[in-house]
Amino acid sequence: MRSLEQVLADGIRDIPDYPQQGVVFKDITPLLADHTGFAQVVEALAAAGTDDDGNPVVDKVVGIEARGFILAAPVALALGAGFVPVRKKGKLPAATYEESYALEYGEATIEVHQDAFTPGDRVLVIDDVLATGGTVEACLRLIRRCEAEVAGTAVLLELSFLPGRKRLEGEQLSSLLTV
Ligand SMILES: O=P(O)(O)OC[C@H]1O[C@H](OP(=O)(O)OP(=O)(O)O)[C@H](O)[C@@H]1O
Ligand SMILES: Nc1ncnc2[nH]cnc12
Repeated sequence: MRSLEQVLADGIRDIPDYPQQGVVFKDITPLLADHTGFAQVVEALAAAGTDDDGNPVVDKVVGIEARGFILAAPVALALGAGFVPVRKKGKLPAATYEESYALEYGEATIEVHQDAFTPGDRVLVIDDVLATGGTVEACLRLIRRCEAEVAGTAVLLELSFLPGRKRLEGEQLSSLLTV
């Protein structure tokens, strides 16, 4: 079996100047197409939702649209937890809470259904990339507005030249790879 480091090195590629000049886009599609690598990554992300003995300790796993969905849904199944989608504005059909934020390349608003959690639910947030941290920060605000408890956040890739980790100081944050 390849190491996780090797899987990540093989599966994440740089696309310069996408979606705009000066941004180096981290493309995870090669990783997703690698069946065994994808499985290793899901297992590694799911570890953020377990205790020291490997037992699951979360009730819900949140995935952030769109790339976060791809990773969070299998993590939820691996942990025996429910999956909750946090979506871009205008996509969820029932009553929502919404939060706006800035990204490396623009602005966005995300929403969650107001009844997505049972108060006190322990929630693990999963996303692909942590850049400025705006997306995850907004997502944590949504979860807390629902009176659920943030158990932690796990991302595939953290961009250390951007202030994501600093912005999430005090939060439980794990990343499989930091560049
Ligand atoms: O830390 P931040 O600066 O907030 O950036 C990270 C976010 O940016 C990307 O999402 P994007 O909105 O581009 O959407 P996508 O998943 O739909 O491609 C990525 O999937 C993260 O959610
Ligand atoms: N450089 C980047 N590559 C991929 N996803 C991102 N989300 C925010 N910044 C990103």
